[in-house]
Amino acid sequence: MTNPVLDPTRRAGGLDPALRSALGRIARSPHLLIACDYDGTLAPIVDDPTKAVPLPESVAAVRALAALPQTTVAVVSGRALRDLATLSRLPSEVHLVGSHGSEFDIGFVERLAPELIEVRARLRNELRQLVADRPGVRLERKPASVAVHVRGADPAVAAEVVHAVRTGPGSWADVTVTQGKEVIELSVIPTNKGAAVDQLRTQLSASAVLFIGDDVTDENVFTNLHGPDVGIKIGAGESAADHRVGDPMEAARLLGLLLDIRRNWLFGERAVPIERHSMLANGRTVALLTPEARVTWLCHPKPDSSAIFADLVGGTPAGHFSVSPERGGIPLGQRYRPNTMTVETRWSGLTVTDWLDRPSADEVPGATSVVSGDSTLIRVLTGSGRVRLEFAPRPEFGQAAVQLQPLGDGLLVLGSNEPVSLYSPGVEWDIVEDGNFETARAVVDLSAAGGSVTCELRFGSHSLEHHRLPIHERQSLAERPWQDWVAGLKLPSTARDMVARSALTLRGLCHEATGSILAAATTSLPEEVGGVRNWDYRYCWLRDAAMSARALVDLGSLAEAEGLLRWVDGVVERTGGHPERLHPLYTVDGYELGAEAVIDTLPGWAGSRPVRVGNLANHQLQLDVFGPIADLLAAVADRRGSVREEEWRVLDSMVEAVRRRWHEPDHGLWEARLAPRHHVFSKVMCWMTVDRALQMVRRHGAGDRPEWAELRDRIGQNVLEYGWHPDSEAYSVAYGHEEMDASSLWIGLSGLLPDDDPRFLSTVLKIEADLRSGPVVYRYHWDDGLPGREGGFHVCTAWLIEAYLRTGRRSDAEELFRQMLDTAGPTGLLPEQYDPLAERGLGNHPQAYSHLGLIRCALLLDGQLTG
Ligand SMILES: O=P(O)(O)OC[C@H]1O[C@H](O[C@H]2O[C@H](CO)[C@@H](O)[C@H](O)[C@H]2O)[C@H](O)[C@@H](O)[C@@H]1O
Repeated sequence: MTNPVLDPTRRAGGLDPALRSALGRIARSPHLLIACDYDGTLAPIVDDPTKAVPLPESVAAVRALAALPQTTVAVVSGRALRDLATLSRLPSEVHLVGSHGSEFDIGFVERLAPELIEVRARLRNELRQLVADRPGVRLERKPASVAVHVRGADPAVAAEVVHAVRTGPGSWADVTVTQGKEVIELSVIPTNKGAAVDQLRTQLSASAVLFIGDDVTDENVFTNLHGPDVGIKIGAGESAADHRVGDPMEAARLLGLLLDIRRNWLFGERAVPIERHSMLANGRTVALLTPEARVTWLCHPKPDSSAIFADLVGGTPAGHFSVSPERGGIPLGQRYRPNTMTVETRWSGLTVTDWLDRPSADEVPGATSVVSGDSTLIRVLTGSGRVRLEFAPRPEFGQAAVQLQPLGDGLLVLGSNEPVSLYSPGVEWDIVEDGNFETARAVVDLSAAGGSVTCELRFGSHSLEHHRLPIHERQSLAERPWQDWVAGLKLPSTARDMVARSALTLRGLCHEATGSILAAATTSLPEEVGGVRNWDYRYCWLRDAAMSARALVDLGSLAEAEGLLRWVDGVVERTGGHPERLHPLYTVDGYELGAEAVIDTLPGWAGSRPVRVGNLANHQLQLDVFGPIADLLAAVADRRGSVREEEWRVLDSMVEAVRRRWHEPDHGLWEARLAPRHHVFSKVMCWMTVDRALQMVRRHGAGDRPEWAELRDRIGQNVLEYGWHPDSEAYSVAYGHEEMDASSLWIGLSGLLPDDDPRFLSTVLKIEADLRSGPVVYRYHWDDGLPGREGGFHVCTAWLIEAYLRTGRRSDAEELFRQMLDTAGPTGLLPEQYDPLAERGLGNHPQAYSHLGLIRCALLLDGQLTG
C-alpha cells in the first residue's frame, strides 16, 4: 500500500490520530519487538557516514524500551555490525543486526565460504578502480559487501557512478545490489532486512512488530509486516508502510510516546489499592468498583467466566464502565448503603448509586421481556452537574472484537457470547472505534435531565425497553433481601458493623443457583506487587467454602450451608463412589476446572504478571478438605437439630475417604507446587473429619461407630507423635520438617489438643515468634519453590487471635483483632493478605477466608462461641 507523503514538518504533539491509535494498540502487545533502522531513523543523515550518531532522545527511548519486560528492541541497519555498534553505542539489551540483515549479534553471523571471499576481493578491487578518479565518491567496506557512497559527489558524477556500478560488478552472478539514500551497495550474500526482522520475530516469539525506517532498503520489512504489526516510514518517498512521520526527531518522540504507553500498560501505573475496591453482588454475579465508581471487574455469565470488564488486571483497554463529574475532582467518599450491597459514590454535586439487580418475574408482575432473570448492573446518577460517562465493554478478557450499536434508548453490545445491552434513556452516546473495539462516550447534564439519569447494563438481554417499575422501587426490591437477611443474623457487639459487612461479603460470594461459594471475586491480584504469585480464586474450594458457610451458621444463617452441602453432595456423587478422589476445588457449577492458562494480553494489577485463569491446584491431593466439611455438617446438625439423609451419605463418604488415604503425604492447604509431604494440618483435618462425624452420630441418634473412634484416635496419635519437631519445640509444617506454618495452630483450634496442653502453648509461642509481623501473621517462611515473597495472611492472623484467646491472652487477642480491622478498605472489605511494611492489601479481593476469620474472631471475643 502506498501512502501519500504527509507534512514532514508535523510534530509529535500533532501526531496523526491513526498513528497515535496504532501506537496505543501495539504498545499493549504481550511481547513486542521494536525494530528500527539506523541511518535516517535513529541517526539523522549526515555527509560523513562515520559521523552519524543517534539522537539522544532516540537513545533514551530505545534504552528504556529495551529494559521493559516482554519488550525487545533491535536496530536493523545496512551498516557493518561492528561499525553499527561503535557508532550507536547502544547497550547490549538492544540487539544489533548489521549488513542489511546478514550480521546478527545473537549468534548466527554467517561465515563466508572461500569462493565468496574470492568474489568479495574481486568486487573490492573492481570498485576501487571504478571510483578512483571520481571526486566525492567513497567506498565503505563491510564483511560481505562494499557500499559506494555518492552523497559527496556532483549529481552528474553520482548518477554516472551508480549506473556504472549497477551495470558493471552489480550485474555479476553471486552479487546482490541494494540501493539506498545516495548509496549503492554490492554484497556477495543475499541480504534482506525483511527476512532478518522475521527471523527475530520467530526467535523471540514476538506477538507484534513495530518497525521504523526511512530508506528503500527498509521496504522489504514494511512489505512483510502483517496482523497487529505497525510500520512507520520516515520522510517522503513511496512506501508500503501504513504510517509516516517527518524526520528522525519525530520518530524519537514517537518512541517516547510508545514507551509511556507501554510502561503504563505493563506496570499499571496509578493502580487502585486492592483493599479500596467495593464489591457488588446479587447471588449470581459479582463486580468490583473503584473508589471513583469505575466498574473495573465483572465476569459473565458466571463469576468464574471470562471478564467483560477486566480493567482491574488489564487497565483501561481491558474494559471498564466509568462515571465522573466533567469538571474532575476526587470523590468525597464511597459507602455501602447500610446492610445492602448497594454502593454510593459521592462527589460534590454528583452521587452515583450502583447495585446488581436480578429482575425476576415473581418480583415484577406483568413484566416484559426486559426481565431475563439474568443480572442487570444499575447505575443511578443523581445531582446537578455535567457528568462524563465511558462505557467500554471488552468481552472474553478483551480478546473478542466488540461493536456498540446505538438503538432507541441505549446500545447493543455486539460480539459477546451472551446478549448484553445498555439501556440509558437520555444519554447521547458518541461511539469511538479503536481497532477491533468500540467505546461509547457521553456527557450528560443532570440538571437538564431532571436531576437523575439511569443506566442499566442488562446481561442476557438485548431488550432496550423501559422497565415498568420506578427505579426507587427496584432499588428497594434489590436491597430488601439483604437487609432482611442481616436483620436475621445474631451479630456480635464486637465490631458489629464490620461483622455485618463481612457476612454480606460472604453472602455476596455465594452463587445461589448452585450453592457454591467463591474463594474470592477475582483472579490474579498479586501476593507480591510485580510478582508472579497470582492465582485464580473465582472457584469453589471445598475447604474455603465450608469455612465460609460455617461462619454464617455461627451468625445464625443456615441457608448458605444448606446450599453448599447440596452442592457438595452433587460433587461427591460425581466421584462415582470414590470420594477419596475429590479435587480441592471445582467450578461454581461443581465440575472440574479446565487447564490453568495465562492471558498474556493482560499486564496484571500494577504490572503483576501473569494473569491466570484456572488453577493447577485442581490436580493436587489435599487431604484436609474433608475436615471443614465435616465440621460444617456437625455445626448445621447442631443448629438444625437433625441430619438429612444426603448429609449422612456425604459424611460416610468423607470418613471412608479419610480411612483410605489419611496416611499418605499430600500437597497441603497452601497448594505449594512441591512434592507431597505429611502435612500436620492435613492430618489434623483428617482427625477432625472423623471426630466431627462421631460427634454427629452420637448427638443425632445414629448410634456409635467404634471403628470410627478407633480411626480417629489412630490419626490423632500419629500426628501428635510425628508432627512434633523437637528442635522447634512445636508442631511444624510437616513430619520431619523444622519450619513453622500458621496452619499448625489447628493442633489446638481443632480440639485435638486441649487449650492448656503445653505442646499447644509452645506451638502458639513459636508461631507468634516466627510468623507474626505487626498486624499480620504470615502463612510460613519456608521455601515454596516460587520466586518472590508475599504478605501476611489475614486468616492466619485470625487463627492466632483465636489461639491467644484459647491460651488466656485476651488482651493480645483484642489488640491484634483491632489491628486486623484497621487493615480493611474504606468500605470494610479485605483481600487475602496485607503487607505490613508497605501497609497495603495484597491478593485476591474480597477474600472469603479473611472475612470468615474476622467474623469468627468477633464472635469469640464476644463470647458467643466457645471455640
Ligand atoms: O540501514 P541504515 O541503518 O539506514 O544504513 C544504510 C546505510 O547508511 C549509511 O549511509 C547513509 O547514512 C550516511 C550517514 O548519514 C550518509 O552519509 C549516506 O549518504 C547514507 O547512505 C551507511 O554508511 C551505509 O553503510 C548503510 O548501508
